[in-house]
Amino acid sequence: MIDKIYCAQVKPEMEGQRVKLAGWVYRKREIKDKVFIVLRDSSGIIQTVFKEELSKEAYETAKKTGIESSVIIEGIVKQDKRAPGGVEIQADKIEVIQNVEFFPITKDASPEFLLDVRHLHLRSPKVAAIMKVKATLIQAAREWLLQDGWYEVFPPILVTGAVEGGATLFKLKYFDKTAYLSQSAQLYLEAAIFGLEKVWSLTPSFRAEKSRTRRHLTEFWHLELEAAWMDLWDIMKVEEELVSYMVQRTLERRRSEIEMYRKDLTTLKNTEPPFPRISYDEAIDILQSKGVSIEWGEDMGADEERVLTEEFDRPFFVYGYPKHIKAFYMKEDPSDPRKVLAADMLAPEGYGEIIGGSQREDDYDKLVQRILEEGMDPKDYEWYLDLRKYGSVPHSGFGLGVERIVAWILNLDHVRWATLFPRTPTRLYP
Ligand SMILES: NC(=O)C[C@H]([NH3+])C(=O)NS(=O)(=O)OC[C@H]1O[C@@H](n2cnc3c(N)ncnc32)[C@H](O)[C@@H]1O
Ligand SMILES: [Mg+2]
Repeated sequence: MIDKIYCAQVKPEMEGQRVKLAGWVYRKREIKDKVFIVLRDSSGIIQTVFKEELSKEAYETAKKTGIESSVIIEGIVKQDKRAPGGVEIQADKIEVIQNVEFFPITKDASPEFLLDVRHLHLRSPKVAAIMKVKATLIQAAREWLLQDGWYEVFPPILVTGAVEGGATLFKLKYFDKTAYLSQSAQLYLEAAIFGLEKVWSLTPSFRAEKSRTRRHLTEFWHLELEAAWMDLWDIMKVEEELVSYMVQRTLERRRSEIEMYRKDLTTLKNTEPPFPRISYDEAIDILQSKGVSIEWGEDMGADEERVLTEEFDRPFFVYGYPKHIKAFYMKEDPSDPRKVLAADMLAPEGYGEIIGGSQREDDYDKLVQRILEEGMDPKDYEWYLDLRKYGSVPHSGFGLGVERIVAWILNLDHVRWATLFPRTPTRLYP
């Protein structure tokens, strides 16, 4: 590893010191007898200036260096209020690792083109900022889960059945059998709680969703928790404490990256528990009062949720959905058999659902009945039903869509920007 420092480590108080930096040419301009190169590395950018009186050779080389060339630059730190960060490098040495004559991404590149060359766009500081925020969110989640006594487990991705409906399964040939890509680790987490009680996993989940909305991917990162002995109200408290910790630590640790995307941080700061809770019935009343044509029993899609989020300046829960619009594994509400003990967490500012969760049906016969009602074959779920035969317990869990919470935090116009290489019905490459 070359003996260099990062752009962000160069401070005005280092005036007069000699430094070596390595990175890529982010911007370049020639003014009179100077060449200004803005160097980019993983920490940010810094201005370097080349003049003949400092080094004719370096000046001539700098003049010929193209955007996104990989370079190593040496020089003396100088305070300059006009430069980014109030500091620049008076450069007297440049080693060009690879010169780039023409870099295909230009200022007027369309979103679709940027996705076509995603492998080249990842290097832009704004895209790198998204990935830093995503990484920090997950780091914060790990911190909270560790201190709250949750065990990380590593469930399979090759599975034999649906969790969230057969229509969105990706099927693949598995030797002489049929397998599917996991839609959710939930059922396997439910098996894990009989030994570990509180478990979590972070896995890719796959949905052959044909819907082309700004919040659906065909492959997304899924943070899922499952806990024995918890009911719906218990798990909702876990959700709000976890999300609160994730958002607030990320706000502390990645403020500058977040501010690249939004100036108003109000909704991110409004994440002290408890989050507001409204019933599905109340949600329907609100939507109807706002002129949305929706009847009790209908599901709320992205459009309806967008309208509902206008009523809130923070994340909030909707609980008590009708049974027929929710998954087979959800426990019927003992006080109203039309409903299930399910709750979604919705993000404000139009983002809608970021978490889906519920209390699970822990009665064997009722679960068989729900499987049959959904037109599925109990034989395909024999192992899952065993969990209701050998020491069944009340238990609950949820899944958080990582790209969805990133999209809200950074006010992104589509979840595809929140993942390294987005997968949608029309995008499988690069
Ligand atoms: N362990 C559990 O209880 C999770 C449960 N089996 C489950 O998968 N619920 S979910 O379908 O609402 O998906 C959970 C979350 O996963 C996200 N999600 C769900 N589907 C997608 C797609 N297609 N793209 C991006 N994000 C998605 C979204 O935030 C949902 O709220
Ligand atoms: Mg859901």
